[in-house]
Amino acid sequence: MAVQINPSILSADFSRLADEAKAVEGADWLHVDVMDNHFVPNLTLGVPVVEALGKATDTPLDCHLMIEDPDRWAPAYVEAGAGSVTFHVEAAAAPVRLAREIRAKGARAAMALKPATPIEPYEDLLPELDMLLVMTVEPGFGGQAFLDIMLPKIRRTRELISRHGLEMWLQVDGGVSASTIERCAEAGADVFVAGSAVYGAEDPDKAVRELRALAENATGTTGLCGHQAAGR
Ligand SMILES: O=C(CO)[C@H](O)[C@H](O)COP(=O)(O)O
Ligand SMILES: [Fe+2]
Repeated sequence: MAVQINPSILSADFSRLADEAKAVEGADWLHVDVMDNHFVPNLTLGVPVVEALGKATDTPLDCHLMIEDPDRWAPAYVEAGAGSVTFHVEAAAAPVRLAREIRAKGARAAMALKPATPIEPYEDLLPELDMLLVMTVEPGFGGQAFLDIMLPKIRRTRELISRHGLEMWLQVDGGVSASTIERCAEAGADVFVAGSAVYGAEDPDKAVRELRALAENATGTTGLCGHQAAGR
């Protein structure tokens, strides 16, 4: 399992997005939080900004859609250039059809679970996905405290992935920092979203390197670096 670090631009300076994207050269993906003020009580950005960001950086975009009706809107994010598109299972009407559509359009398909959503009912969907996202805060805002009661869910999800013999990635998002990333890695996560821990640091790229080293030490892995690990 190669460790991947995905800085969340939710904590970046939105007036300088292109520069902020370039400030984390060692990142595997840029995590882009799309919020619609309906699925979550916050409003961020949409398709035109994703398209512009994709042109401003070589780092692939990992779009986390916290929106109602992802069945209707997710394909547009693939067309806008996202390399990975994550929809919330709580909002999707037809998650299998949607995952297949995202893959058919050429992106990685991922499904997210809010903290109170269990993984077990969705076990049979795992082969349809490239990544599962276990939220470690209630979605909607950056800078929240990590919910360590999610660690057993991360562990159970990794066990299910292994039982099915799948290669899929397991992402954690929310409150991931130098003091929580090792526990996430030990529990089986391999893709780590970090917003405030990266963009709140004096040197964001150094913060990425430090988070990567902590996760790798926790699992005894030394993965590919930067964008080499990303891609389909
Ligand atoms: O999806 C999210 C919030 O809903 C963000 O990706 C997440 O909160 C990242 O920020 P931080 O690392 O500061 O918690
Ligand atoms: Fe996110």
